Amino acid sequence: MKPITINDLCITFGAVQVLHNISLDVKAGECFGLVGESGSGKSTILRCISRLNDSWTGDVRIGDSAVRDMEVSDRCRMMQMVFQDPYGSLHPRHSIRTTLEEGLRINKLDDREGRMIRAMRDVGLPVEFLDRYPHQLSGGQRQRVAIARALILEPDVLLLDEPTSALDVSVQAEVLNLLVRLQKEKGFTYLMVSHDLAVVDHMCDRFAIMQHGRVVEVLPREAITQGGATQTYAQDLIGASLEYEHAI
Ligand SMILES: Nc1ncnc2c1ncn2[C@@H]1O[C@H](COP(=O)(O)OP(=O)(O)OP(=O)(O)O)[C@@H](O)[C@H]1O
Repeated sequence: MKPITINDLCITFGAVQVLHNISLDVKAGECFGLVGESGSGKSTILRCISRLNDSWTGDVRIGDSAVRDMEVSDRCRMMQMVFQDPYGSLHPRHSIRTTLEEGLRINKLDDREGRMIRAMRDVGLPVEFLDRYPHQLSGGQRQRVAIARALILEPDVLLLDEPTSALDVSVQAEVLNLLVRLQKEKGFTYLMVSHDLAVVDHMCDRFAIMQHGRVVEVLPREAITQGGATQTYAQDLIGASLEYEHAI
């Protein structure tokens, strides 16, 4: 288990500054949520940490190691990302076996077959599915494969970018429960982007509310149902989400 420490993270695309001096501490083994309106910079934070975006300034550490100084292979072993879209994140012409084996081969891990079988079991998929292709799986099953691909490298940190929002509501709950169980069993640190405060309430210990590339407030999960936000924008966002839940 390792903490994530973000200090003064800034990024500018063209003339537009998208992240403004983001500082966050995610504790080892914690599930920390990022919420806020569309375009507020949530996914960009994950993309900076994983270095999919690389033109940022500031300091990001996993444990004591600065992500900028890590070799690619060390970084991949330490953190993995699960994307929103299980359709787009798997190669359509690679079998599940090829998809899972790739990371093991690149990272020179032994006992590949054993690791793949354990990963499939961990995410609740039949081992025979190793020989299927993405189009032969449902959306929820594909997202389970994406999670298996992330956890097979035994990372400390999982970056989750709206991991269930592309899924049917019934499947969403299954995948969220899977993530909760895996975190308990394996002690991952999660940093998770979500639009949905009900998901944050189910999963997260704490969460940050973002607006226009800034952190407005960091709150404990209880603030969603019991109040406690001090910033007007945070109060409004939580209030609007509760009203919406009561209305449906
Ligand atoms: N590579 C890029 N080049 C230019 N602009 C970008 C790039 N990546 C993100 N942006 C812009 O940065 C802003 C923040 O985007 P980001 O995807 O982080 O928002 P978000 O809070 O995750 O939104 P959503 O909830 O809609 O996914 C947006 O205005 C987006 O258009």
